[in-house]
Amino acid sequence: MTDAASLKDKAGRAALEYVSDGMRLGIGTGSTAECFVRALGERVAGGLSIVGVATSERTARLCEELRIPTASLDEMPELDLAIDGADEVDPELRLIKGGGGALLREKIVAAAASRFIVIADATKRVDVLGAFPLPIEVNGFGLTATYLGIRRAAERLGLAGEVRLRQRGGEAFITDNGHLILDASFGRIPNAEALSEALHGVPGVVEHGLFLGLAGAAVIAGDDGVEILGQA
Ligand SMILES: O=C(CO)[C@H](O)[C@H](O)COP(=O)(O)O
Repeated sequence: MTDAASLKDKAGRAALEYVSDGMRLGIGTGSTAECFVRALGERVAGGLSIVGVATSERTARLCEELRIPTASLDEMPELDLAIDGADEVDPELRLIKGGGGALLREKIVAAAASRFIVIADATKRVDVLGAFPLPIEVNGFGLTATYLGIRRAAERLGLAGEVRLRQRGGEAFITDNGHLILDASFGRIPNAEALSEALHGVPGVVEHGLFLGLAGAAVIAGDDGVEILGQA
């Protein structure tokens, strides 16, 4: 069996096939996205000309280190392609994202791109989203009220489970946008569209990690090779 790190690297490198000269490129966050960025860095060093928009400060630093040219999304608000990892991918290419805490910028960048391709190892494939706790980015003001609002919205849809404030090193995790993350362990989410809409209706919720109708294709690396789902 191939280890997860090698599969992430395979998926990241395979995605390079969809990158061409002159592209305005959304660049994701996480360990799989990092494999893509490192492979992209090699191509840029070899003469490929692209401009990237990073989905996090972490990715921006890596791009700088690898001398990959970047711009802000305001400088380049329309992108040809975005490539990013995911925590879960279902058969309809609906995703859970945000394990790395970058979901807000990731969603804005994915939505700004004409095409959004997900890269993942095969362990990320699921039949129904929800085994991975759903990250929800929230404002710090009124955290408890927002927490209760999320619970009530989920309960109305028959979803329940632990909702925990994400911590890092004993302190609340703060996103690049200065917000907090609540990780909601609702279990199977058969009604992702309804949940997405309901969460957007809770004041204090900035964004959530359900990426619905955004990904056009997924590059999935498994023991038997790389599989492309959807239209890349
Ligand atoms: O959404 C993300 C970051 O916010 C990541 O893409 C997601 O967590 C997958 O990460 P990894 O490739 O490290 O498994």
